Amino acid sequence: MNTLRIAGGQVLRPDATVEDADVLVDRDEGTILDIGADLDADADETLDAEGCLVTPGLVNAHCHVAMTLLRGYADDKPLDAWLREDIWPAEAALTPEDVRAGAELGLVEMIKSGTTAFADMYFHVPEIAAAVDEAGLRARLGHGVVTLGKDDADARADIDESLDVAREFDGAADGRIRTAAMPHSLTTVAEEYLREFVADAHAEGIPVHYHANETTDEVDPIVDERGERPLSYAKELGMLTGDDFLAHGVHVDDAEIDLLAEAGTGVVHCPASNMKLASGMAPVQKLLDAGVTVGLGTDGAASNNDLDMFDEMRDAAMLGKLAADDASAVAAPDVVRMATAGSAAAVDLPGGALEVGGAADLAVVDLDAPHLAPANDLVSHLAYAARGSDVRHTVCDGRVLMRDREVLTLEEDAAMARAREAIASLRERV
Ligand SMILES: N[C@@H](CCSC[C@H]1O[C@@H](n2cnc3c(=O)[nH]cnc32)[C@H](O)[C@@H]1O)C(=O)O
Ligand SMILES: [Zn+2]
Repeated sequence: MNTLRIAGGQVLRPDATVEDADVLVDRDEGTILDIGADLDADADETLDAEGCLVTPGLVNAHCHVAMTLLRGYADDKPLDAWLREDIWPAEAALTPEDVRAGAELGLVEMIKSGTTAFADMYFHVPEIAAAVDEAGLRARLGHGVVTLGKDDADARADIDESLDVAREFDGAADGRIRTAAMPHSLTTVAEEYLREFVADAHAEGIPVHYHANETTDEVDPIVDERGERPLSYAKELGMLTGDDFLAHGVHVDDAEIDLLAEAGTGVVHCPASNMKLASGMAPVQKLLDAGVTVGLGTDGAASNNDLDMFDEMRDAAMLGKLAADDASAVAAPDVVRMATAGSAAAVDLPGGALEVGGAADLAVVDLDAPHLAPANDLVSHLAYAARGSDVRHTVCDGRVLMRDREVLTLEEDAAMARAREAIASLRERV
């Protein structure tokens, strides 16, 4: 057996307690063999975790990873104008090579900040899948579909591509890649298409992921035209099952929260994007109280503007308190759970907890920094004080992706250089 030992650290357990322990990993199986004191000193490889906190790898449950290319490309606008005036015209000019460059840059950023799994909606998905395969992370990938403004043939081709991608890449990268069908949202895909698309996906056991209730501009037209709330419409369309998950859920009323809880549909909270686009404040504590599965995501780097899940935890805690008008709302253990087990459950990928027999997906956070001293409460530090740059080692599926802050699976400098070239050429074209 080929083993990896993460030695001498403190380990965050699923019940949010912290214990002094080593973690022993079966690298062939990609699973955790043991957690405890003084484990196998003869392991094939050892990662030093002295003075560090070993946490589950963070799970970024909603992203558009290739959008790192558009980081800082257009800011300070509301969602609709931002997409139509800036982002969609730029995306129309993106080549498969551009998407590959953006994805690799984003994956480097994720590995460096302790993220080991993510869910992603974009296009040119084969390029993203190839980058994920190389990078060593886990992902649930899909091709995003918009039918608005397209003729029937183009709309159907977009849907077919989404289903084809979901079929072809499920189980790729040694099983680390899973897929979903991804209608962009309830307003950008017309009902006639949505109904059939969702039914076709579910008939093949493919889950559905989409944006919903992100802004009032997206909710009001559905209420006006249909006389019902968006998530009641989604339920009618069959896209509110326990396998499906939606991004945002900012403007949801109590009845919609009940629908989500009953169905077991995951909600991915994206606080930074919601603040930056002034979309609104999701009622996260209410969702948690109702028993909804809540995950955490950065959304794309163009609306964040980074992929750092530590930032996201802090934002989720801060915004959750403001939304609830209650400082005890969305507490530190809640956001840590959202970024780990909650996200993993929402997108249905392994990981999110350090337990024997579970996936060996973890991040080792260096606590030896002024902003993390003294160590009064390490869960509090994770939620409020730690940064992505505090991550020292990252492991996914038993493989070391970053050791002592050096990314091993991708070339960091080359990824930055390719992204710079890609955006320079894109700016000339758009
Ligand atoms: N096939 C579609 C692309 C959809 S991919 C997913 C899309 O979601 C967009 N996006 C990024 N962030 C958000 C958000 O917060 N809300 C809605 N859409 C977003 C992103 O720019 C990308 O165009 C087409 O032909 O346009
Ligand atoms: Zn999004």
